[in-house]
Amino acid sequence: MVLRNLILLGFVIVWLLVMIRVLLFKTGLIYIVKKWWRWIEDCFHVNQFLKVPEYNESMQENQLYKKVSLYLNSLSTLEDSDFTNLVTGKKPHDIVLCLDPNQTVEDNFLGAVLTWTNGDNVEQNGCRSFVLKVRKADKRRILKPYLQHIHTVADEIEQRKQRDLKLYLNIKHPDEDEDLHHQHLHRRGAGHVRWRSVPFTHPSTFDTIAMEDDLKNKVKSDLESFLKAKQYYHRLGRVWKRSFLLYGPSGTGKSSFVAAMANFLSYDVYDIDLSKVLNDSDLNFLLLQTTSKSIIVMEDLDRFLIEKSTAVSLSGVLNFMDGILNSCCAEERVMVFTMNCKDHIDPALLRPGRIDVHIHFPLCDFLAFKTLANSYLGVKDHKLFSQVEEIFQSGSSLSPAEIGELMIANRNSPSRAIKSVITALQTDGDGRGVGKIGPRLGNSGPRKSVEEAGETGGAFCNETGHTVKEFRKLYGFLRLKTNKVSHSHSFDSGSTPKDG
Ligand SMILES: Nc1ncnc2c1ncn2[C@@H]1O[C@H](COP(=O)(O)OP(=O)(O)OP(=O)(O)O)[C@@H](O)[C@H]1O
Ligand SMILES: [Mg+2]
Repeated sequence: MVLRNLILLGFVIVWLLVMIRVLLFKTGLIYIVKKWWRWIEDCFHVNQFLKVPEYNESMQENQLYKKVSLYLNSLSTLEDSDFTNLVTGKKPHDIVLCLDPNQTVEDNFLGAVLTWTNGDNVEQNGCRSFVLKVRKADKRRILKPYLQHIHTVADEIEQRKQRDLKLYLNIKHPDEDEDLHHQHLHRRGAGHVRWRSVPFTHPSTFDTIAMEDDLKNKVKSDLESFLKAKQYYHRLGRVWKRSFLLYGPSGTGKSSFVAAMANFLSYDVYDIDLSKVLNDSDLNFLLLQTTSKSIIVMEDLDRFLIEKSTAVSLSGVLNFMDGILNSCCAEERVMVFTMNCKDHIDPALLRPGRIDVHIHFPLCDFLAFKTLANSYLGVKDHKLFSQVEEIFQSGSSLSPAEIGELMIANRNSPSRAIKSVITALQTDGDGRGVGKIGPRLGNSGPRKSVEEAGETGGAFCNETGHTVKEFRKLYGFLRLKTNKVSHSHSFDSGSTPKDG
């Protein structure tokens, strides 16, 4: 009898346990129980907290933060956390999970439970951070291998995915008042983040830019050899960076070329708007906040310096280009300066080291026109081409932007498009071509006249030939010279370093 009762009781207990289990899992109450259990466990353990801030004390990006972010967003436990952001991935149908501020995610490593919290950036002066909670009892055993594990996994993810490029724009300092600004700069811990980023999706590539093939290939191989030259630069005691000057009339493709360079190198772009820089030290501060593998662009530098429409002085720009601060910043960087004309610019600014490569962007010639006709209209040859060539030979020219616009407007009829280009060349383009100087088309902006095509490829050498010679002797330069004088792109390479 007692035995029967015991068996019955056993059945009832098992049935109850099964029911409780079903109830817990069906309703999700199991998560609450787990949470309580963890809380009780925590009460009997001493934890240590480790913070990974986005920026270090000098407001430079903390690479570990990036890696932790990549690692955490790849964790499968993210799916089980209470609150997660869903965002579209690279492909339109991809949906990716990513941590929200104040959200916590758990990770298991070598039998230890580790908890990560995504710190709230509002509470921390705009600086984001991750906080790792680890039991003191586990710390000695697992912390080192765990951090190593994060490095490895993040590197793998980075290699796997093609880098999502970013365009960074400098924003005005929140305190317009300079004194206040200085105080802030000195209180570095509470530093302000001065760059805002947006995804960089500019479609421009070297293939879409109408430019002499020879020149294009030289720029490409220059950039490729730069990428491989880390040891070479270090052996010379030089910072691993390369500077380009893109100069030429408006609408000749300078900005598009910067975008093409970024896409070619897979580098982020930092676009410095000089009108939003408070002073020289503010410019340095911006430079400090840039990361490696990036292109730093200063557009229309000639206009800012001539008009003095920026609070940054010439010496501020010179220091920015090759100052000591560059060596403290991230490496593997390309600096690009664009100008309409370099005639009135202090030669000190253009000397090798500050500017390594000068590239001239001329108005359209017949060859460039044919490239544009091919890409905009899909036309390789046309009966009107001979007429177009004649007009170009007579000295008329327009910018690729102007010709491109006419072609886009008439893209349904190549003949009409080419005729409209001919008409525009005969009227607007008169006298703007080879060897002549004339006013810019349109009257926007203060730039009165621009250097025109027809100038030989050695403009850079004429001005600073002596310095270049010395410079070449020192570092064994290989001069990349444009052979065809008729196309006046001037590509004068300061150096083409070979990696040792
Ligand atoms: N060489 C070129 N090849 C193909 N497209 C070009 C070229 N130059 C200009 N374009 C087209 O013209 C437009 C304007 O070009 P972009 O902004 O690059 O000129 P820019 O030289 O930077 O002018 P600005 O000096 O006024 O800033 C772009 O849409 C670009 O596609
Ligand atoms: Mg531009």
